[in-house]
Amino acid sequence: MSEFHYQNGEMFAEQVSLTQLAESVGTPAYVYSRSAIEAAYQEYAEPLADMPHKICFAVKANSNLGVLNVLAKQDAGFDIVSVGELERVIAAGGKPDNVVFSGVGKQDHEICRALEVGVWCFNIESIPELDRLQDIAADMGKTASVSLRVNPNVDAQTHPYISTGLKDNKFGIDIEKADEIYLRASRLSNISIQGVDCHIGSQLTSMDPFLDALDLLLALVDRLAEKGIKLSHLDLGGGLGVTYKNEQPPAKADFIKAVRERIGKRKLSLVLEPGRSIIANAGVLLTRVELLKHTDHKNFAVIDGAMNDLIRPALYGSWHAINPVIPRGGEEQVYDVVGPVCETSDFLGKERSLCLESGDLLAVMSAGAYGMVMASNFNTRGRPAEVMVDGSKADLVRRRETVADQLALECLPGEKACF
Ligand SMILES: Cc1ncc(COP(=O)(O)O)c(C=O)c1O
Ligand SMILES: N[C@@H](CCCC[NH3+])C(=O)O
Repeated sequence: MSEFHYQNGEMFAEQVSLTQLAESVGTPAYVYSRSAIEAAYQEYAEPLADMPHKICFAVKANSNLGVLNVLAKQDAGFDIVSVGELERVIAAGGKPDNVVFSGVGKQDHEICRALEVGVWCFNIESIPELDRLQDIAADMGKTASVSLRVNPNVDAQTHPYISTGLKDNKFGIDIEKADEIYLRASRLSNISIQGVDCHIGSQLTSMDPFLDALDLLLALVDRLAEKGIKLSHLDLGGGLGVTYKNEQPPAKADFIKAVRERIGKRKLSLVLEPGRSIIANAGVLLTRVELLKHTDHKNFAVIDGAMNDLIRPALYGSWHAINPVIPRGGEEQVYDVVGPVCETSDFLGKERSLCLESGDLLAVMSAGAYGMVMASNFNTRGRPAEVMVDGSKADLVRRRETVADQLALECLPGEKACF
């Protein structure tokens, strides 16, 4: 049974009534299920239990401290792309020595902080970045563990905005240049080469691109070994897709089985950086219908959630199921479910058959990944509250943002000179 299920005609998150929750914390609110997060994490951890591995949750998918804390307690590692994400991991009880630092543009102060706290590995994406890391590590008297993120030029067959493993994309080091850059890195005094990394994109629903990339990485590992550069881990990134509508991504166990077969007898530990496949289906966006607007052409359900709360439909045309918390069972009408923001792209769903009245609660499903992290204050809307449900308990893990929170950062001209 899904953690978000109907019980006596009402949607619950685990054993918590979403109606009661909405009354208590208001809407819109993100609601996460602890047991769904733990189960998704374990689907990775269990098939890897008998081999050296690290499952580094991609913090960019959901960086709420409550979510990170649940994963830290599962002994998860973390994949970060900024010092902000690093501080979140630490604040949530995660260990820096379980952290991989990814990203094409790590700044000096971010590298310093990461070296200071002792992150496990830097995933390096270019020669200037490698040289920058060498210089900073030398200044600090540290040695930085490094893996090179290679760009294998493999088509991930996903939305072009979230495809990262093609030559045209800004990510990684061209696989054809990788051998010489490894040799260069091996001569740097404060760099310790540990692994190889790639991440070809997000929301992949087929195994083939992963395996094509893996074959290229393994060939590189073998070539480097012949040149005396022995790698100890292979990081295949994240990217495994989830079901939003009718997609059928590979099961995590099948994915891991196929990867392990390819790795074979090589002495490599396996690192994965899953984001979406851990948290997407562990969260919903709970929102209330403000009013129903019927025109000659369309019916609109205007809700209190909007593109600033969940931008995926506006940005990628993504589809999220939208389910009533208490289904009415009457005649359905076709609605565009839209927010109050002044943009035509402000919709969370188009042409949905629903039986609605104003005041009804709706759950926008599969909203745990790339939801709150991409929320903005567009139209000076406060970002939603976030709640972590655990059995019959519900904890507020982020309070709703107020207008005062937003105004607090700003001044009138003349109040604060820059120099
Ligand atoms: C370097 C890196 N690792 C991991 C991820 C997580 O990807 P996903 O959420 O698709 O698992 C991303 C995002 O696409 C990424 O850029
Ligand atoms: N933001 C994207 C995923 C980006 C992955 C980042 N590397 C989404 O909502 O699907």
